Order: sequence, then C-alpha cells, then structure tokens
Amino acid sequence: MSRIKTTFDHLKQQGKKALIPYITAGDPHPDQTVKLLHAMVANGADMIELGVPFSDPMADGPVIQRASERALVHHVGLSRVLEIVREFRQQDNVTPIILMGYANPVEAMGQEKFSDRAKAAGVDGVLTVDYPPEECKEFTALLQARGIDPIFLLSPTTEPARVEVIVNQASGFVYYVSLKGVTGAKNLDIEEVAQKVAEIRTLTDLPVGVGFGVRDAATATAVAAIGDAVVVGSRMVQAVEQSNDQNLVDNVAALMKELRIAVDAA
Ligand SMILES: O=P(O)(O)OC[C@@H](O)[C@@H](O)c1c[nH]c2ccccc12
Repeated sequence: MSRIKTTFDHLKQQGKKALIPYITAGDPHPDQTVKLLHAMVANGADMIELGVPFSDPMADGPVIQRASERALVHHVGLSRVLEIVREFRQQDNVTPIILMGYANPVEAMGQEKFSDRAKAAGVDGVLTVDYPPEECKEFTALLQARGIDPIFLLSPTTEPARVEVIVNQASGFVYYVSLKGVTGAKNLDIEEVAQKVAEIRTLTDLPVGVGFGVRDAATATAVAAIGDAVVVGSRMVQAVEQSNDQNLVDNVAALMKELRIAVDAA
C-alpha cells in the first residue's frame, strides 16, 4: 500500500486531519532541506509537499518565486531534489513526500527516467502543475505503475464533468485549490470551499486536500474541518525567508507546532 494511503487511513482511525507543509527544496540552501524536512515531521507534519525549483514558476506568487530563486542560486535542479529525498528516506521511511513542480524539468529528464528515479529515491506523489490531466495519461500510467500517486489540482472553476475525469485519473488524494490566482493569495472564502469540497466528495472517495491561502491558525482550523488535508505553502516559505542560519530550524518547527494544534482543533 502507498505511504499516502497508509497515512490517510491512519489519520482517519484517529479522527485527525492531515497537515501538509510545502517548502521549496534547496531554499535557503540545499544542505538545509533534509534537516528542515525532519524538523517539520517531528513537529506535526503528516506529509510534505516538496517544491522543485523552477525559473518560471507561473502558478506561484512572489513568496514562493523568491524561494525558487534562492534555490537556483545553488543550482538545485530535479536531480538534486531527488538526492535530497533519498537522503531524507534514510531516516524516515514513513512520511509521504509529494514532489511539486513544473513539467519542463520532467520533460528534460524524460518522463520514464524521472519516474524510475523518483521511485528509487522514495517519492510518493507527484504534482505537475502545468500538465493538463487530460494530456498526461502516459505520465500518469508511468507513475502509477511504480506505485507513485499522481496528484491533480481542482479549482473553484473546475466544472463537475471535468472533476469527474480528473478524479478518475488521480490516486492518493485530490488537491482542491481554494482560490483563483497564484500561491500566497489571501482571503479564502470558507463557505465556498465547503460547498465545492462537498461537491467533489459526491464524485470521488479519494481524500480531498485543500490549499492556497492558509496562512494562519484560524484558517487552518476552518479548512481542516472541511477537507481531509490542509496544505500550507507560502506561510512556511515566509518563515524560511525571515530566518537566519541560527534560527531557521527553530522558526520552522515553531510554526509547524502552531499549525498542528490548529488542525487538531477542527
Ligand atoms: O502558498 P499557499 O497559498 O499556502 O498555497 C499552497 C501552495 O503554496 C503549495 O501547495 C504549492 C506551491 N506551488 C504550487 C503551485 C501550484 C499549486 C500548489 C502549489
């Protein structure tokens, strides 16, 4: 069974929702990423969404764009990210890692080679923002043949008919993007999220993760009451950005703890 499914099943038995922090691999420096991943797990992360730095991250707002820039200064590309996952796996064989990235680096490596290397490194899920689900059936098949879950985004404007097509291709969970626009946006409408997630649940039994715009404890609690998982990206990356070498791990750990309490309060 996949680590993602095992994790969701486990949480369900405990009556808990999943907390999924996002950070960009290699930010602020590639030598710090594995340490940050373990610190997030030790302080309440159930799974981790790990971003592959990219020069033109069009789905990302300024905070996560800057994270990519910081990582690219150190030439952190897809191969290095996979090495980071492999290193993380030496001490954690339980926590799912979802790679989040853009199609370009995957294409450059080749879909099949990427799928093999991701599997070997210990990747559990892959979210490729700019592959339209309808056009990446082969890639989806390559991933699933290796037990890696393809994660797809559903947005407020995804029509039910298309939701159905997408969820039938997905495994692990589906990711509901609670806002139009880029990562790091504000003012999420809880009522709208609840309504849309309820609609998605009529079309699939997969767990529904919710992300975009969760930047404080109160929002995390509200979103955890609706979805099966809460994704927090820009707020995590902001904590990285505002830290120095001395307090980086402590600051990220403290934020993680606060979000864990908020999610468990749902
Ligand atoms: O930053 P936010 O608003 O907390 O949203 C999560 C998000 O950052 C993370 O899931 C993510 C980072 N880059 C993405 C690109 C597309 C979809 C999702 C993402």
